[in-house]
Amino acid sequence: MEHLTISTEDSHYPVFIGEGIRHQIEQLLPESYDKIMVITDCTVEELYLKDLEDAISPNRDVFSFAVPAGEKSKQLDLFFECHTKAIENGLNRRSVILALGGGVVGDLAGFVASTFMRGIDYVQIPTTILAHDSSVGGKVAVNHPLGKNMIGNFHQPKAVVYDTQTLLSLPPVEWRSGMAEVMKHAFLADKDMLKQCLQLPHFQKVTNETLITLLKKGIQIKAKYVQKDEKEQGIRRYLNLGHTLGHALEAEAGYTHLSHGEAVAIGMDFALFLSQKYVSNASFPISEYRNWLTKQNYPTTVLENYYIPSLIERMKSDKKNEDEQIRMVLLEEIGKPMVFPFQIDTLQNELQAYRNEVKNF
Ligand SMILES: NC(=O)c1ccc[n+]([C@@H]2O[C@H](COP(=O)([O-])OP(=O)(O)OC[C@H]3O[C@@H](n4cnc5c(N)ncnc54)[C@H](O)[C@@H]3O)[C@@H](O)[C@H]2O)c1
Ligand SMILES: O=C(O)C(=O)C[C@@H](O)[C@H](O)[C@H](O)COP(=O)(O)O
Ligand SMILES: [Zn+2]
Repeated sequence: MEHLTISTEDSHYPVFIGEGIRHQIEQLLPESYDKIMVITDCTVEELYLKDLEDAISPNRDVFSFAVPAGEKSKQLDLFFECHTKAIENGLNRRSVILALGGGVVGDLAGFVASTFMRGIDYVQIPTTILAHDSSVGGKVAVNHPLGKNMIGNFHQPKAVVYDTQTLLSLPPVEWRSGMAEVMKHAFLADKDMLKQCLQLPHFQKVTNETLITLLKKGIQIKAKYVQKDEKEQGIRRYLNLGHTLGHALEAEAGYTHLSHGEAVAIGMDFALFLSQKYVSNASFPISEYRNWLTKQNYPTTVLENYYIPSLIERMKSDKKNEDEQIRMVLLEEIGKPMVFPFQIDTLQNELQAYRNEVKNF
């Protein structure tokens, strides 16, 4: 088992990474909590809840609540239902919430933990590739019909227990979603990692060993930003590469049809398109990235299904914005991101131009 540490101003917590470590959850819990609430989703419940329950000492008081699988569960009604279950089952300030699942469960359960009795402990037990990103850093939230992650908090977990064995049951669409955030971390920080990502065979043929190496690198890159800027006053914004358009696409899709990572992958391509036009001396392998998107079956032409003014309307409520301008994360070169402000009309024209360009992908 490997062990990284995340240190922010107010918290230090371990990220344990290893095969089969869900079976060691009892030893990995940071404190002896009196009651445990497991929040999971129905798919992960079937696959891994029993393993977790079996691994927890029979002396402990454990109960679970499973939400439907998918992005739609990041909503206030289910957030409220989690609170109801917590109160009914006597959860208290000496209790802990275990978030067993992907980023949806992690964001929802983390938000519940951050608000229940004004904040209790939680532990992330991520089960998706994407959740190498979401389980670290303490951003917790639910969506509003008008925008992604609009209702949320910063609340760091007490520990992250990443059992890489659980990734073996992920379907191809979840590989695409998760690998987009891996690619984002590579663009933000590491030329060699980017090269390695671009050269990967079809995801179905990637070995678990290669995957785990990339996930560890991704977590370390994310940790650097979080540790320096926990509350996103500055450089943490770079972790939003691809998300300004990505979140608008997800919301326009009604939080169905398009996964978070797929939307971010398209959003990153748009960010690279803009970087080529607006950042002097911009240099990065955009055509290789586009070949990679096509080879790995990302929905590269998805923009055709959307009305550009509606996407722009969504992008106007992005959290990074200031002064009536839409602030996009662009790239000068690998490892050199920046925030670049756009007038709304300019960005609308550029999104139209990008849509025309990708028709000829
Ligand atoms: N908080 C953050 O910093 C942060 C970072 C990135 C993304 N996110 C959020 O994360 C969410 C996306 O997370 P996600 O992609 O993990 O989605 P998810 O949690 O919906 O999981 C994707 C699907 O995979 C299933 N699943 C999960 N683990 C499985 C396993 N081991 N085997 C088989 N199926 C499994 C789930 O049931 C679900 O249907 C988005 O809401 C996004 O906004 C948050
Ligand atoms: O941790 C961060 O900071 C990120 O931006 C990571 C993103 O991958 C993630 O999707 C995050 O939830 C986006 O946050 P938001 O503040 O743009 O809603
Ligand atoms: Zn993301």
